[in-house]
Amino acid sequence: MGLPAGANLEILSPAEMAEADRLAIAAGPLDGYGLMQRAGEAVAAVVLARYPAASRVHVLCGPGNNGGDGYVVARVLAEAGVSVAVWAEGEPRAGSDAAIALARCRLERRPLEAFIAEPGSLVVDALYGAGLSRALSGDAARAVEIAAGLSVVAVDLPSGVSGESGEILGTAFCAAATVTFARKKPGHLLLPGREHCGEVMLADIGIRNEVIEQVAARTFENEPELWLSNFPTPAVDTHKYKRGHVSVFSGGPSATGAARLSALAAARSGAGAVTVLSPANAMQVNAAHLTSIMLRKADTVEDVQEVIGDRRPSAFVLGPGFGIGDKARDFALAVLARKRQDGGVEGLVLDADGITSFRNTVSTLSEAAGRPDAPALIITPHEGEFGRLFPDILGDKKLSKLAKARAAAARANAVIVYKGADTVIAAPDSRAAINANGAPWLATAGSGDVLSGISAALLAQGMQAFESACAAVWIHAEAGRRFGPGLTAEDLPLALVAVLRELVEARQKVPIG
Ligand SMILES: NC(=O)C1=CN([C@@H]2O[C@H](COP(=O)(O)OP(=O)(O)OC[C@H]3O[C@@H](n4cnc5c(N)ncnc54)[C@H](O)[C@@H]3O)[C@@H](O)[C@H]2O)[C@@H](O)CC1
Ligand SMILES: Nc1ncnc2c1ncn2[C@@H]1O[C@H](COP(=O)(O)OP(=O)(O)O)[C@@H](O)[C@H]1O
Ligand SMILES: [K+]
Repeated sequence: MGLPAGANLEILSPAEMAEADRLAIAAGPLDGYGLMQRAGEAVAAVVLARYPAASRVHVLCGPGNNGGDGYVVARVLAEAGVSVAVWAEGEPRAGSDAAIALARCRLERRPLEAFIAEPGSLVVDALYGAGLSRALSGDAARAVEIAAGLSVVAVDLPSGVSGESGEILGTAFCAAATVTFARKKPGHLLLPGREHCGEVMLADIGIRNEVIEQVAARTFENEPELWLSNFPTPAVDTHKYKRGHVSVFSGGPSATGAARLSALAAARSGAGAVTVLSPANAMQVNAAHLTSIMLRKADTVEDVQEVIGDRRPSAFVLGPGFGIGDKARDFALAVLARKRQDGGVEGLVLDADGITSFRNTVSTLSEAAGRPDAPALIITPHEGEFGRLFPDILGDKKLSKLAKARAAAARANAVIVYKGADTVIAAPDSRAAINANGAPWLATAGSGDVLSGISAALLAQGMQAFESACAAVWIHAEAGRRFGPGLTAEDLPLALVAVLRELVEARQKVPIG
Protein backbone atom coordinates (compact mmCIF):
# COMPACT_ATOMS: atom_id res chain seq x y z
CA MET A 1 0.00 0.00 0.00
CA GLY A 2 1.47 3.37 -0.94
CA LEU A 3 1.10 5.82 1.92
CA PRO A 4 1.29 9.58 1.41
CA ALA A 5 4.77 10.93 2.11
CA GLY A 6 5.30 11.59 5.80
CA ALA A 7 2.29 9.57 6.94
CA ASN A 8 4.49 7.13 8.89
CA LEU A 9 1.52 4.88 9.57
CA GLU A 10 3.36 1.58 9.26
CA ILE A 11 3.47 -0.31 12.52
CA LEU A 12 6.53 -2.53 12.90
CA SER A 13 6.68 -5.66 15.02
CA PRO A 14 9.81 -5.82 17.19
CA ALA A 15 11.31 -8.26 14.65
CA GLU A 16 10.54 -5.90 11.75
CA MET A 17 12.03 -3.00 13.72
CA ALA A 18 15.22 -4.99 14.33
CA GLU A 19 15.34 -5.70 10.59
CA ALA A 20 14.92 -1.97 9.86
CA ASP A 21 17.76 -1.22 12.29
CA ARG A 22 19.99 -3.74 10.48
CA LEU A 23 19.12 -2.37 7.05
CA ALA A 24 19.65 1.21 8.20
CA ILE A 25 23.04 0.36 9.65
CA ALA A 26 24.03 -1.48 6.47
CA ALA A 27 22.92 1.49 4.33
CA GLY A 28 24.70 4.03 6.57
CA PRO A 29 25.73 6.68 7.24
CA LEU A 30 24.84 6.01 10.89
CA ASP A 31 26.18 2.88 12.60
CA GLY A 32 24.38 1.14 15.48
CA TYR A 33 25.85 3.49 18.04
CA GLY A 34 24.90 6.45 15.84
CA LEU A 35 21.25 5.35 15.92
CA MET A 36 21.44 4.82 19.67
CA GLN A 37 22.92 8.27 20.14
CA ARG A 38 20.03 9.81 18.17
CA ALA A 39 17.52 7.74 20.14
CA GLY A 40 18.95 8.82 23.50
CA GLU A 41 19.13 12.46 22.40
CA ALA A 42 15.49 12.37 21.34
CA VAL A 43 14.41 11.06 24.75
CA ALA A 44 16.55 13.61 26.56
CA ALA A 45 15.00 16.40 24.47
CA VAL A 46 11.51 15.27 25.53
CA VAL A 47 12.56 15.22 29.19
CA LEU A 48 14.05 18.71 28.99
CA ALA A 49 11.06 20.13 27.15
CA ARG A 50 8.39 18.47 29.28
CA TYR A 51 9.96 18.47 32.71
CA PRO A 52 12.19 21.56 32.93
CA ALA A 53 11.52 21.81 36.66
CA ALA A 54 12.29 18.16 37.58
CA SER A 55 14.53 18.30 40.64
CA ARG A 56 16.20 15.03 39.78
CA VAL A 57 16.01 12.45 36.99
CA HIS A 58 16.51 8.76 37.73
CA VAL A 59 17.56 6.81 34.65
CA LEU A 60 16.99 3.05 34.92
CA CYS A 61 19.23 1.14 32.50
CA GLY A 62 18.87 -2.53 31.50
CA PRO A 63 21.51 -4.80 29.99
CA GLY A 64 20.55 -4.48 26.31
CA ASN A 65 20.30 -1.69 23.79
CA ASN A 66 17.31 -0.16 25.58
CA GLY A 67 19.68 0.36 28.50
CA GLY A 68 22.20 1.71 25.97
CA ASP A 69 19.70 4.39 25.01
CA GLY A 70 19.34 5.10 28.74
CA TYR A 71 23.09 5.72 29.16
CA VAL A 72 22.92 8.25 26.32
CA VAL A 73 19.91 9.96 27.98
CA ALA A 74 21.76 10.14 31.30
CA ARG A 75 24.87 11.66 29.74
CA VAL A 76 22.96 14.25 27.66
CA LEU A 77 20.82 15.31 30.63
CA ALA A 78 23.86 15.61 32.91
CA GLU A 79 25.63 17.71 30.27
CA ALA A 80 22.56 19.96 30.22
CA GLY A 81 22.98 20.53 33.96
CA VAL A 82 20.25 18.18 35.20
CA SER A 83 20.83 16.25 38.42
CA VAL A 84 20.91 12.63 37.20
CA ALA A 85 21.11 9.29 39.01
CA VAL A 86 21.81 6.11 37.03
CA TRP A 87 20.49 2.78 38.30
CA ALA A 88 21.62 -0.28 36.37
CA GLU A 89 20.47 -3.85 36.05
CA GLY A 90 22.90 -6.19 34.28
CA GLU A 91 25.98 -5.42 32.24
CA PRO A 92 25.95 -4.56 28.53
CA ARG A 93 27.55 -7.26 26.39
CA ALA A 94 31.20 -6.47 25.58
CA GLY A 95 31.52 -4.78 22.19
CA SER A 96 27.78 -3.93 21.98
CA ASP A 97 26.45 -0.48 21.20
CA ALA A 98 25.17 -0.36 24.77
CA ALA A 99 28.72 -0.98 26.04
CA ILE A 100 29.93 2.01 24.01
CA ALA A 101 27.11 4.14 25.45
CA LEU A 102 28.01 3.03 28.97
CA ALA A 103 31.70 3.80 28.44
CA ARG A 104 30.80 7.34 27.33
CA CYS A 105 28.51 7.94 30.28
CA ARG A 106 30.86 8.77 33.11
CA LEU A 107 28.18 9.05 35.81
CA GLU A 108 28.26 6.85 38.88
CA ARG A 109 26.17 3.69 38.39
CA ARG A 110 24.22 2.23 41.26
CA PRO A 111 22.55 -1.19 41.31
CA LEU A 112 18.84 -1.24 40.54
CA GLU A 113 18.25 -3.23 43.72
CA ALA A 114 19.08 -0.05 45.71
CA PHE A 115 16.77 2.18 43.63
CA ILE A 116 14.95 4.85 45.61
CA ALA A 117 13.39 8.04 44.28
CA GLU A 118 12.25 11.20 46.02
CA PRO A 119 8.79 12.71 45.43
CA GLY A 120 8.82 15.14 42.50
CA SER A 121 11.65 13.35 40.72
CA LEU A 122 11.31 11.92 37.23
CA VAL A 123 12.03 8.37 36.11
CA VAL A 124 13.39 7.47 32.68
CA ASP A 125 12.61 3.81 32.07
CA ALA A 126 15.32 2.30 29.87
CA LEU A 127 15.26 -1.20 31.35
CA TYR A 128 13.73 -3.24 28.51
CA GLY A 129 12.27 -2.35 25.15
CA ALA A 130 11.90 -4.45 22.04
CA GLY A 131 13.99 -7.23 23.56
CA LEU A 132 11.69 -7.94 26.52
CA SER A 133 11.63 -11.72 26.55
CA ARG A 134 10.12 -12.69 29.88
CA ALA A 135 8.05 -11.32 32.73
CA LEU A 136 9.47 -8.49 34.83
CA SER A 137 10.44 -9.77 38.26
CA GLY A 138 12.79 -9.00 41.13
CA ASP A 139 14.41 -5.57 41.12
CA ALA A 140 12.71 -4.49 37.88
CA ALA A 141 9.27 -5.32 39.29
CA ARG A 142 10.14 -3.48 42.50
CA ALA A 143 11.24 -0.45 40.44
CA VAL A 144 7.79 -0.41 38.80
CA GLU A 145 6.24 -0.11 42.28
CA ILE A 146 8.60 2.67 43.36
CA ALA A 147 7.94 4.60 40.14
CA ALA A 148 4.17 4.26 40.51
CA GLY A 149 3.71 7.69 42.11
CA LEU A 150 6.22 9.48 39.86
CA SER A 151 6.25 10.77 36.31
CA VAL A 152 7.84 8.22 33.99
CA VAL A 153 9.20 8.71 30.49
CA ALA A 154 9.63 5.34 28.78
CA VAL A 155 12.31 4.64 26.20
CA ASP A 156 10.78 2.82 23.21
CA LEU A 157 8.20 0.96 25.34
CA PRO A 158 7.37 0.94 29.05
CA SER A 159 9.33 -2.04 30.42
CA GLY A 160 6.95 -4.96 30.89
CA VAL A 161 4.80 -4.11 27.83
CA SER A 162 5.20 -6.56 24.98
CA GLY A 163 5.92 -4.62 21.80
CA GLU A 164 4.44 -7.47 19.81
CA SER A 165 1.09 -7.87 21.56
CA GLY A 166 0.56 -5.03 24.05
CA GLU A 167 0.31 -7.63 26.82
CA ILE A 168 1.82 -6.99 30.21
CA LEU A 169 4.53 -9.47 31.07
CA GLY A 170 4.44 -9.65 34.87
CA THR A 171 4.08 -5.98 35.60
CA ALA A 172 4.87 -2.81 33.66
CA PHE A 173 5.71 0.86 34.12
CA CYS A 174 2.90 3.36 33.56
CA ALA A 175 4.48 6.15 31.57
CA ALA A 176 3.31 9.71 31.06
CA ALA A 177 5.11 9.66 27.72
CA THR A 178 6.82 7.02 25.64
CA VAL A 179 9.39 7.99 23.06
CA THR A 180 9.71 5.39 20.33
CA PHE A 181 11.83 5.31 17.24
CA ALA A 182 11.10 5.37 13.50
CA ARG A 183 7.63 3.77 13.71
CA LYS A 184 5.17 2.66 16.40
CA LYS A 185 4.98 -0.98 17.46
CA PRO A 186 1.71 -2.96 18.01
CA GLY A 187 2.22 -2.74 21.79
CA HIS A 188 1.80 1.06 21.62
CA LEU A 189 -1.75 0.67 20.24
CA LEU A 190 -3.08 -2.66 21.49
CA LEU A 191 -4.51 -2.84 24.99
CA PRO A 192 -3.48 -2.97 27.74
CA GLY A 193 -0.08 -1.75 26.45
CA ARG A 194 -1.56 1.46 25.04
CA GLU A 195 -2.76 2.46 28.50
CA HIS A 196 0.76 2.10 29.91
CA CYS A 197 2.42 4.23 27.22
CA GLY A 198 0.86 7.61 27.95
CA GLU A 199 1.47 9.90 25.01
CA VAL A 200 3.45 8.08 22.34
CA MET A 201 6.01 10.27 20.61
CA LEU A 202 7.75 9.19 17.45
CA ALA A 203 11.38 10.25 17.11
CA ASP A 204 13.27 10.29 13.84
CA ILE A 205 16.62 8.65 14.54
CA GLY A 206 17.82 8.65 10.95
CA ILE A 207 16.11 5.49 9.64
CA ARG A 208 14.95 6.61 6.22
CA ASN A 209 11.49 5.88 4.75
CA GLU A 210 13.09 3.79 1.98
CA VAL A 211 14.51 1.49 4.64
CA ILE A 212 11.07 1.12 6.25
CA GLU A 213 9.60 0.36 2.83
CA GLN A 214 12.09 -2.46 2.39
CA VAL A 215 10.71 -4.12 5.51
CA ALA A 216 7.31 -4.20 3.72
CA ALA A 217 5.22 -3.93 6.89
CA ARG A 218 1.61 -5.12 6.58
CA THR A 219 0.28 -3.41 9.70
CA PHE A 220 -0.80 0.23 9.90
CA GLU A 221 -2.18 2.69 12.36
CA ASN A 222 -5.75 3.45 11.34
CA GLU A 223 -5.63 7.15 10.53
CA PRO A 224 -7.36 8.95 7.64
CA GLU A 225 -4.14 9.10 5.60
CA LEU A 226 -4.45 5.34 5.24
CA TRP A 227 -7.65 5.54 3.16
CA LEU A 228 -8.40 9.20 2.50
CA SER A 229 -7.39 9.05 -1.16
CA ASN A 230 -10.14 6.43 -1.68
CA PHE A 231 -12.75 8.24 0.39
CA PRO A 232 -15.88 8.82 -1.71
CA THR A 233 -16.96 12.32 -2.57
CA PRO A 234 -19.91 12.80 -4.89
CA ALA A 235 -19.33 14.17 -8.39
CA VAL A 236 -21.31 17.27 -9.37
CA ASP A 237 -23.50 15.28 -11.79
CA THR A 238 -24.16 12.34 -9.48
CA HIS A 239 -27.60 10.93 -8.80
CA LYS A 240 -28.90 8.98 -5.83
CA TYR A 241 -28.25 5.48 -7.19
CA LYS A 242 -24.79 6.46 -8.38
CA ARG A 243 -24.02 7.32 -4.76
CA GLY A 244 -24.60 3.70 -3.82
CA HIS A 245 -27.67 1.84 -2.58
CA VAL A 246 -27.52 0.04 0.77
CA SER A 247 -30.05 -2.54 1.94
CA VAL A 248 -30.31 -3.45 5.59
CA PHE A 249 -32.19 -6.57 6.72
CA SER A 250 -34.59 -5.95 9.59
CA GLY A 251 -35.51 -8.37 12.35
CA GLY A 252 -39.07 -9.23 13.37
CA PRO A 253 -41.69 -6.84 14.80
CA SER A 254 -40.07 -6.55 18.23
CA ALA A 255 -36.49 -6.16 16.93
CA THR A 256 -36.50 -3.56 14.18
CA GLY A 257 -34.60 -0.66 15.76
CA ALA A 258 -31.13 -2.05 15.16
CA ALA A 259 -31.66 -2.28 11.40
CA ARG A 260 -33.05 1.26 11.28
CA LEU A 261 -30.05 2.59 13.18
CA SER A 262 -27.77 0.87 10.72
CA ALA A 263 -29.81 2.19 7.79
CA LEU A 264 -29.73 5.76 9.06
CA ALA A 265 -25.95 5.54 9.57
CA ALA A 266 -25.61 4.29 5.98
CA ALA A 267 -27.66 7.21 4.69
CA ARG A 268 -25.63 9.73 6.67
CA SER A 269 -22.43 8.13 5.40
CA GLY A 270 -23.22 9.01 1.82
CA ALA A 271 -25.27 6.13 0.41
CA GLY A 272 -27.67 7.83 -2.02
CA ALA A 273 -30.44 5.35 -1.33
CA VAL A 274 -31.08 3.06 1.62
CA THR A 275 -33.74 0.37 1.92
CA VAL A 276 -34.79 -1.57 4.97
CA LEU A 277 -35.74 -5.12 3.98
CA SER A 278 -38.34 -6.22 6.44
CA PRO A 279 -40.31 -9.37 7.23
CA ALA A 280 -43.98 -8.87 6.31
CA ASN A 281 -45.02 -8.91 9.96
CA ALA A 282 -42.65 -6.02 10.78
CA MET A 283 -43.59 -3.77 7.83
CA GLN A 284 -46.02 -1.73 9.92
CA VAL A 285 -43.63 -1.00 12.71
CA ASN A 286 -40.79 -0.19 10.30
CA ALA A 287 -43.05 2.03 8.18
CA ALA A 288 -44.07 3.97 11.25
CA HIS A 289 -40.44 4.97 11.84
CA LEU A 290 -38.98 5.51 8.39
CA THR A 291 -39.10 8.63 6.28
CA SER A 292 -36.33 9.06 3.71
CA ILE A 293 -35.31 5.45 4.07
CA MET A 294 -37.23 3.06 1.83
CA LEU A 295 -38.95 -0.11 2.95
CA ARG A 296 -39.51 -3.38 1.17
CA LYS A 297 -40.72 -6.79 2.19
CA ALA A 298 -38.22 -9.68 2.22
CA ASP A 299 -39.34 -12.91 3.84
CA THR A 300 -37.71 -15.47 1.58
CA VAL A 301 -34.55 -16.00 -0.43
CA GLU A 302 -36.67 -15.38 -3.56
CA ASP A 303 -37.63 -11.97 -2.15
CA VAL A 304 -33.94 -11.21 -1.65
CA GLN A 305 -33.13 -12.25 -5.21
CA GLU A 306 -35.94 -10.03 -6.48
CA VAL A 307 -34.68 -7.02 -4.53
CA ILE A 308 -31.23 -7.53 -5.98
CA GLY A 309 -32.64 -7.87 -9.50
CA ASP A 310 -35.01 -4.87 -9.32
CA ARG A 311 -33.35 -2.38 -7.03
CA ARG A 312 -29.70 -3.28 -7.54
CA PRO A 313 -28.50 -2.53 -4.02
CA SER A 314 -24.72 -2.45 -4.01
CA ALA A 315 -24.13 -3.37 -0.36
CA PHE A 316 -26.03 -5.16 2.39
CA VAL A 317 -26.03 -5.23 6.17
CA LEU A 318 -27.21 -8.44 7.77
CA GLY A 319 -27.30 -9.10 11.47
CA PRO A 320 -28.39 -6.22 13.71
CA GLY A 321 -31.53 -7.43 15.49
CA PHE A 322 -32.07 -10.01 12.78
CA GLY A 323 -32.39 -13.18 14.84
CA ILE A 324 -30.14 -16.23 14.80
CA GLY A 325 -30.77 -19.18 12.51
CA ASP A 326 -31.22 -20.65 9.04
CA LYS A 327 -32.85 -17.54 7.62
CA ALA A 328 -29.80 -15.41 8.41
CA ARG A 329 -27.49 -18.01 6.86
CA ASP A 330 -29.65 -18.41 3.75
CA PHE A 331 -29.94 -14.66 3.18
CA ALA A 332 -26.21 -14.08 3.68
CA LEU A 333 -25.31 -16.88 1.29
CA ALA A 334 -27.85 -15.60 -1.26
CA VAL A 335 -26.14 -12.20 -1.23
CA LEU A 336 -22.65 -13.72 -1.43
CA ALA A 337 -23.72 -15.90 -4.36
CA ARG A 338 -24.14 -12.80 -6.55
CA LYS A 339 -21.43 -11.40 -8.78
CA ARG A 340 -19.56 -8.30 -7.90
CA GLN A 341 -18.75 -7.09 -11.40
CA ASP A 342 -21.06 -5.47 -13.94
CA GLY A 343 -23.16 -3.55 -11.48
CA GLY A 344 -23.57 -6.48 -9.12
CA VAL A 345 -23.35 -6.55 -5.35
CA GLU A 346 -20.20 -4.94 -3.93
CA GLY A 347 -20.38 -6.47 -0.54
CA LEU A 348 -22.04 -7.73 2.60
CA VAL A 349 -21.44 -6.53 6.14
CA LEU A 350 -22.18 -9.40 8.50
CA ASP A 351 -22.74 -8.31 12.08
CA ALA A 352 -24.35 -9.42 15.35
CA ASP A 353 -26.91 -12.25 14.83
CA GLY A 354 -25.63 -12.71 11.29
CA ILE A 355 -22.26 -13.69 12.75
CA THR A 356 -23.68 -15.95 15.44
CA SER A 357 -25.79 -17.76 12.84
CA PHE A 358 -22.59 -19.13 11.29
CA ARG A 359 -21.32 -20.44 14.63
CA ASN A 360 -20.86 -24.02 13.42
CA THR A 361 -20.69 -23.42 9.69
CA VAL A 362 -18.01 -20.83 9.18
CA SER A 363 -16.51 -22.86 6.33
CA THR A 364 -19.72 -22.37 4.29
CA LEU A 365 -19.30 -18.66 4.72
CA SER A 366 -15.63 -18.62 3.80
CA GLU A 367 -16.25 -20.79 0.72
CA ALA A 368 -18.98 -18.43 -0.45
CA ALA A 369 -16.78 -15.38 0.17
CA GLY A 370 -13.76 -17.01 -1.49
CA ARG A 371 -15.50 -17.65 -4.80
CA PRO A 372 -13.94 -15.53 -7.57
CA ASP A 373 -15.98 -12.39 -8.17
CA ALA A 374 -18.02 -12.92 -4.98
CA PRO A 375 -19.10 -9.72 -3.22
CA ALA A 376 -16.67 -8.61 -0.52
CA LEU A 377 -17.46 -9.83 2.98
CA ILE A 378 -16.84 -7.70 6.07
CA ILE A 379 -17.47 -9.42 9.41
CA THR A 380 -17.66 -7.19 12.49
CA PRO A 381 -17.43 -9.32 15.65
CA HIS A 382 -16.86 -8.16 19.19
CA GLU A 383 -14.85 -10.62 21.26
CA GLY A 384 -17.82 -12.87 22.10
CA GLU A 385 -18.86 -13.14 18.47
CA PHE A 386 -15.26 -13.64 17.38
CA GLY A 387 -15.07 -16.63 19.72
CA ARG A 388 -18.23 -18.15 18.24
CA LEU A 389 -16.74 -18.18 14.73
CA PHE A 390 -13.11 -18.82 15.59
CA PRO A 391 -12.92 -20.50 19.02
CA ASP A 392 -9.48 -22.02 18.39
CA ILE A 393 -8.00 -18.70 17.25
CA LEU A 394 -9.51 -16.82 20.20
CA GLY A 395 -8.14 -19.41 22.62
CA ASP A 396 -4.61 -19.42 21.22
CA LYS A 397 -2.59 -17.70 23.94
CA LYS A 398 0.40 -17.22 21.66
CA LEU A 399 -1.50 -14.87 19.38
CA SER A 400 -2.00 -11.14 19.90
CA LYS A 401 -5.33 -9.53 19.02
CA LEU A 402 -3.65 -8.39 15.80
CA ALA A 403 -2.52 -11.91 14.92
CA LYS A 404 -5.95 -13.32 15.80
CA ALA A 405 -7.74 -10.89 13.49
CA ARG A 406 -5.28 -11.67 10.71
CA ALA A 407 -5.68 -15.44 11.12
CA ALA A 408 -9.48 -15.10 11.09
CA ALA A 409 -9.43 -12.93 7.95
CA ALA A 410 -7.30 -15.47 6.10
CA ARG A 411 -9.56 -18.33 7.17
CA ALA A 412 -12.85 -16.58 6.39
CA ASN A 413 -11.79 -14.87 3.14
CA ALA A 414 -13.23 -11.77 4.75
CA VAL A 415 -12.23 -8.45 6.19
CA ILE A 416 -12.48 -8.93 9.93
CA VAL A 417 -13.29 -5.97 12.14
CA TYR A 418 -12.39 -7.33 15.56
CA LYS A 419 -14.07 -4.69 17.71
CA GLY A 420 -13.27 -3.31 21.11
CA ALA A 421 -11.41 -0.35 22.52
CA ASP A 422 -8.49 -1.37 20.30
CA THR A 423 -10.36 -2.49 17.18
CA VAL A 424 -8.21 -4.40 14.68
CA ILE A 425 -9.21 -4.49 11.02
CA ALA A 426 -7.59 -7.32 9.04
CA ALA A 427 -7.82 -8.32 5.38
CA PRO A 428 -7.35 -11.78 3.85
CA ASP A 429 -4.26 -10.46 2.01
CA SER A 430 -2.63 -9.98 5.46
CA ARG A 431 -2.96 -6.19 5.67
CA ALA A 432 -4.14 -5.04 9.07
CA ALA A 433 -4.80 -1.77 10.86
CA ILE A 434 -5.12 -0.96 14.54
CA ASN A 435 -7.56 1.74 15.62
CA ALA A 436 -6.92 3.94 18.63
CA ASN A 437 -9.12 7.06 18.35
CA GLY A 438 -12.18 5.68 20.16
CA ALA A 439 -13.54 6.36 23.61
CA PRO A 440 -15.51 4.34 26.13
CA TRP A 441 -18.69 6.32 25.34
CA LEU A 442 -18.96 4.05 22.31
CA ALA A 443 -19.68 1.09 24.55
CA THR A 444 -23.44 1.61 24.30
CA ALA A 445 -26.14 -0.66 22.90
CA GLY A 446 -26.61 -0.20 19.16
CA SER A 447 -23.23 1.40 18.60
CA GLY A 448 -22.09 -1.59 16.54
CA ASP A 449 -25.21 -1.38 14.35
CA VAL A 450 -24.19 2.15 13.38
CA LEU A 451 -20.69 0.93 12.53
CA SER A 452 -22.01 -1.72 10.14
CA GLY A 453 -24.19 0.87 8.38
CA ILE A 454 -21.19 3.17 7.83
CA SER A 455 -19.12 0.29 6.43
CA ALA A 456 -21.88 -0.73 4.02
CA ALA A 457 -22.34 2.84 2.80
CA LEU A 458 -18.65 3.17 1.99
CA LEU A 459 -18.65 -0.22 0.23
CA ALA A 460 -21.68 0.84 -1.79
CA GLN A 461 -19.86 4.00 -2.86
CA GLY A 462 -17.06 1.94 -4.36
CA MET A 463 -14.47 1.88 -1.61
CA GLN A 464 -12.57 -1.41 -1.32
CA ALA A 465 -13.54 -3.64 1.60
CA PHE A 466 -10.44 -3.15 3.76
CA GLU A 467 -10.44 0.62 3.24
CA SER A 468 -14.21 0.86 3.89
CA ALA A 469 -13.88 -1.05 7.11
CA CYS A 470 -10.90 1.03 8.27
CA ALA A 471 -12.62 4.29 7.39
CA ALA A 472 -15.87 3.23 9.06
CA VAL A 473 -14.11 2.25 12.28
CA TRP A 474 -12.21 5.53 12.45
CA ILE A 475 -15.24 7.71 11.62
CA HIS A 476 -17.45 5.88 14.14
CA ALA A 477 -14.82 6.17 16.86
CA GLU A 478 -14.13 9.82 16.10
CA ALA A 479 -17.82 10.74 16.20
CA GLY A 480 -18.26 8.92 19.51
CA ARG A 481 -15.16 10.43 21.05
CA ARG A 482 -16.11 13.96 20.07
CA PHE A 483 -19.69 13.56 21.31
CA GLY A 484 -18.47 12.27 24.68
CA PRO A 485 -20.60 11.64 27.77
CA GLY A 486 -24.27 10.98 27.22
CA LEU A 487 -23.76 9.31 23.85
CA THR A 488 -26.47 6.92 22.75
CA ALA A 489 -26.40 4.99 19.49
CA GLU A 490 -29.24 7.23 18.25
CA ASP A 491 -26.89 10.21 18.56
CA LEU A 492 -24.17 8.66 16.45
CA PRO A 493 -25.60 9.10 12.93
CA LEU A 494 -25.92 12.87 13.45
CA ALA A 495 -22.56 13.03 15.21
CA LEU A 496 -21.00 11.64 12.01
CA VAL A 497 -21.79 14.82 10.12
CA ALA A 498 -18.96 17.02 11.41
CA VAL A 499 -16.43 14.23 11.00
CA LEU A 500 -17.58 13.50 7.44
CA ARG A 501 -17.43 17.17 6.51
CA GLU A 502 -13.79 17.36 7.59
CA LEU A 503 -12.93 14.21 5.66
CA VAL A 504 -14.65 15.40 2.50
CA GLU A 505 -12.81 18.72 2.75
CA ALA A 506 -9.49 16.97 3.38
CA ARG A 507 -10.19 14.54 0.50
CA GLN A 508 -10.65 17.44 -1.90
CA LYS A 509 -7.11 18.57 -1.09
CA VAL A 510 -5.56 15.14 -1.88
CA PRO A 511 -4.10 15.04 -5.40
CA ILE A 512 -5.98 12.55 -7.60
CA GLY A 513 -4.09 9.48 -8.89
N1 LIG B 1 20.90 -0.51 16.98
C1 LIG B 1 19.68 -0.80 17.32
O1 LIG B 1 19.22 -1.92 17.05
C2 LIG B 1 18.89 0.20 18.06
C3 LIG B 1 18.17 -0.21 19.17
N2 LIG B 1 17.54 0.67 19.98
C4 LIG B 1 17.07 0.27 21.30
O2 LIG B 1 17.32 -1.09 21.49
C5 LIG B 1 16.22 -1.71 22.12
C6 LIG B 1 16.24 -3.17 21.83
O3 LIG B 1 17.45 -3.65 22.33
P1 LIG B 1 17.71 -5.16 22.67
O4 LIG B 1 17.31 -5.98 21.52
O5 LIG B 1 19.11 -5.23 23.15
O6 LIG B 1 16.66 -5.48 23.80
P2 LIG B 1 16.38 -4.86 25.26
O7 LIG B 1 17.40 -3.86 25.63
O8 LIG B 1 14.99 -4.44 25.25
O9 LIG B 1 16.46 -6.14 26.22
C7 LIG B 1 17.30 -7.22 25.93
C8 LIG B 1 18.06 -7.72 27.12
O10 LIG B 1 17.25 -7.82 28.26
C9 LIG B 1 17.17 -9.18 28.72
N3 LIG B 1 15.78 -9.34 29.19
C10 LIG B 1 14.68 -9.29 28.44
N4 LIG B 1 13.58 -9.37 29.21
C11 LIG B 1 14.02 -9.44 30.49
C12 LIG B 1 13.37 -9.52 31.75
N5 LIG B 1 12.05 -9.53 31.87
N6 LIG B 1 14.12 -9.57 32.88
C13 LIG B 1 15.46 -9.56 32.79
N7 LIG B 1 16.13 -9.48 31.63
C14 LIG B 1 15.43 -9.42 30.49
C15 LIG B 1 17.54 -10.00 27.53
O11 LIG B 1 18.04 -11.26 27.93
C16 LIG B 1 18.61 -9.11 26.89
O12 LIG B 1 19.82 -9.22 27.58
C17 LIG B 1 15.03 -0.95 21.57
O13 LIG B 1 13.93 -1.09 22.43
C18 LIG B 1 15.59 0.45 21.51
O14 LIG B 1 15.39 1.10 22.76
C19 LIG B 1 17.76 2.08 19.75
O15 LIG B 1 18.95 2.37 20.38
C20 LIG B 1 17.86 2.42 18.30
C21 LIG B 1 18.92 1.62 17.62
N1 LIG C 1 -14.18 1.05 25.56
C1 LIG C 1 -14.35 1.33 24.26
N2 LIG C 1 -13.58 2.25 23.66
C2 LIG C 1 -13.76 2.51 22.34
N3 LIG C 1 -14.67 1.90 21.55
C3 LIG C 1 -15.44 0.97 22.11
C4 LIG C 1 -15.32 0.63 23.48
N4 LIG C 1 -16.20 -0.35 23.73
C5 LIG C 1 -16.87 -0.60 22.58
N5 LIG C 1 -16.42 0.20 21.60
C6 LIG C 1 -16.89 0.22 20.21
O1 LIG C 1 -18.30 0.31 20.22
C7 LIG C 1 -18.89 -0.58 19.28
C8 LIG C 1 -19.76 -1.59 20.04
O2 LIG C 1 -20.25 -2.54 19.16
P1 LIG C 1 -21.00 -3.86 19.65
O3 LIG C 1 -20.21 -4.52 20.71
O4 LIG C 1 -21.37 -4.63 18.45
O5 LIG C 1 -22.27 -3.25 20.35
P2 LIG C 1 -23.81 -3.38 19.98
O6 LIG C 1 -24.06 -4.82 19.65
O7 LIG C 1 -24.52 -2.98 21.23
O8 LIG C 1 -24.09 -2.47 18.86
C9 LIG C 1 -17.72 -1.20 18.54
O9 LIG C 1 -17.44 -0.44 17.39
C10 LIG C 1 -16.57 -1.09 19.53
O10 LIG C 1 -15.31 -1.06 18.90
K1 LIG D 1 11.81 0.85 28.35
